[in-house]
Amino acid sequence: MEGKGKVNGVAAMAACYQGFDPAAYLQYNYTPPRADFERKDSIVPWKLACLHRAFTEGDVKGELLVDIGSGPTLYQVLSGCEVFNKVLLTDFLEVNRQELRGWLEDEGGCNLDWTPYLQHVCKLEGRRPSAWTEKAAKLRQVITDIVPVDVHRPQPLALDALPSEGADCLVSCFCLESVSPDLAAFTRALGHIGRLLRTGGHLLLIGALGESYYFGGPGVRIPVVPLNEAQVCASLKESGYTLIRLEVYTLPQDMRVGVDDVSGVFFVKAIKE
Ligand SMILES: C[S@@+](CC[C@H](N)C(=O)[O-])C[C@H]1O[C@@H](n2cnc3c(N)ncnc32)[C@H](O)[C@@H]1O
Ligand SMILES: O=[N+]([O-])c1ccc2c(c1)CN[C@@H](CO)C2
Repeated sequence: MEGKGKVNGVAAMAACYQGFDPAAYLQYNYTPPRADFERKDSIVPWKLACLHRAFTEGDVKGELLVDIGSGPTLYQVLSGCEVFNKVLLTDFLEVNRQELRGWLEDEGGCNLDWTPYLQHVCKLEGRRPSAWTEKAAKLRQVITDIVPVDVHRPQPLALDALPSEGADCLVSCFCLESVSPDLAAFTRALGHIGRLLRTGGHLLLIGALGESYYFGGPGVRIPVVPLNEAQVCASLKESGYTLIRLEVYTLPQDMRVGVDDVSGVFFVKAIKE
C-alpha cells in the first residue's frame, strides 16, 4: 500500500502543477508587499540577505551551482553568480523554463522586472546600485543551461546534466515542501537532491513553515507539506547533511495576502557529509 500511495501522491502533485501560472505566481509573491525593498520586514529582502551572507562568508566555493526547482524566479542565484562560474537552473515545468529563458535572452519576454532585485543585491555587495547592469550581464554569462528536474526521482536530473563529481553547491527555494505529498516524500526528495551534491558541498535551502496550501495561479490551489523547524532539522540529518545555520522569518500580518497560509520562512545552510 505504501508503495502504491507513494506513486499516487507524487502523480497527484504533478497533476496539480499542470495549472501553474508563472505570471500569477510572480505577481503573488515577488511584488510588494512581499517584495518591498523599502520595508525592513519584507520577506524577499530577508531572503536576499540570507543568501548574500551564505554565499560570501568564505566557506562556499567551487565551479558549479545548481538551483533545484527554480520556477520562474532568479533571485536565488543573484549572490551565487558572483561566486560560481557555472550556474544550472532547473524546473519541472516547461512554462517556467521558458520564463527563465525569456529573461536570459533579454528580449523583454519575461513577466517580472528583476532590476530592483539586482540593484538590491548590488547594494548588499557594497556596489553602487547602477552596477545592476554588470550583475545582469554576469548572470547571463554564468547560467549554462535551464533543464528539467524531478526531485521525486532518485536521479532528479538527466545523467549528462552534471559532471561526474557533482555540483559544488545546491540552492533550492520553496520547492521540496511544495511538491511533496507528505513529510516522508519531502525527506526522500532531500536525499535525492543530495546525490547531486559532492561530499563537502553546501546546501542552501529556503522553505515554508506551517504552510498547507498555496495558489500557483487563479484557482490553482496546490497542497504543501506543513513543516516546523524540528522536522526540517530531522529531515536534513536523516538525508546526510550537517546543519551549519537555521534562520527563521515569521510573517507579519500584512505579509499574509491570501495566496497561501504560510506562517514562516526558514533558511538553512548545511553541508553534505
Ligand atoms: C513554489 S515554486 C518555487 C519557485 C522558486 N524556487 C521560488 O523560490 O519561488 C515550486 C516549484 O517546484 C516545481 N516543481 C513541481 N514539481 C516538481 C518536482 N517533482 N521536482 C522539482 N520541481 C518541481 C514547480 O514547477 C515550481 O516551479
Ligand atoms: O513571501 N515570499 O517571498 C514567498 C515566496 C514564495 C512562496 C511563498 C512566499 C510561500 N508559498 C510558497 C509555495 O509553497 C512560495
